[in-house]
Amino acid sequence: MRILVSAASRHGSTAEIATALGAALRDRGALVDVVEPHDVGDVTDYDAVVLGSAVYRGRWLRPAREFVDAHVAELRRRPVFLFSSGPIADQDWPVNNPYDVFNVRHRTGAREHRMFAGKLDPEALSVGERMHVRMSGGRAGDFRDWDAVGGWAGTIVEAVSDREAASDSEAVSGREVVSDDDTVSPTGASDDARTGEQGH
Ligand SMILES: Cc1cc2nc3c(=O)[nH]c(=O)nc-3n(C[C@H](O)[C@H](O)[C@H](O)COP(=O)(O)O)c2cc1C
Repeated sequence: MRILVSAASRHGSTAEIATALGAALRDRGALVDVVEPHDVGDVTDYDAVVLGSAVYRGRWLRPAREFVDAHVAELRRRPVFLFSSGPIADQDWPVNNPYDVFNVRHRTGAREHRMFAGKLDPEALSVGERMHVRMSGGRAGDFRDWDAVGGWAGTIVEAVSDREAASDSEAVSGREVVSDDDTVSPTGASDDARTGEQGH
């Protein structure tokens, strides 16, 4: 099982979530590449794609949005999992619904979207960012929940394995129809199975 993990990050903390998720997926037996969105040439080698972004002022970062534009046709053909990183403790940002996510889910047919708490290091921010944070009541600190990130890896591997098992058994039943008796036409059941395939 080959999985691509790609995430847009401005100050590095979302990139570290992508790296940790990649490691947790590898621990569960997946072959994983963690690549920044702009450095991904092609997604066709992957059985599944995890795409994430830090949230700034209620939006995903541009490289994540451009990744979707560049690969949308291939993303629709495989399981896609989305995550956002941003919410910082009890601050008042538009945390739960970065408004690009609805659009991205719709375009890619993504299976789910997870929201992970982020990190705010005032030293790393520009003057403008610091002002924005102060006005929004953002709190400095590292709120990332590594157990939540690692736990999600299990869900992803399970979902992709289930899908592979389903397509394997569909292929086997198709082969049996042809090899056992050439005169037998495909059954309604296998047609239903093919029709039921959602393409991701
Ligand atoms: C200027 C600024 C705006 C932010 N806006 C939001 C926001 O709208 N919603 C949110 O949940 N988090 C917001 N955050 C928090 C960041 O998403 C969080 O710090 C995140 O971990 C940064 O990820 P990065 O280090 O990968 O860039 C904002 C942070 C800054 C500095």
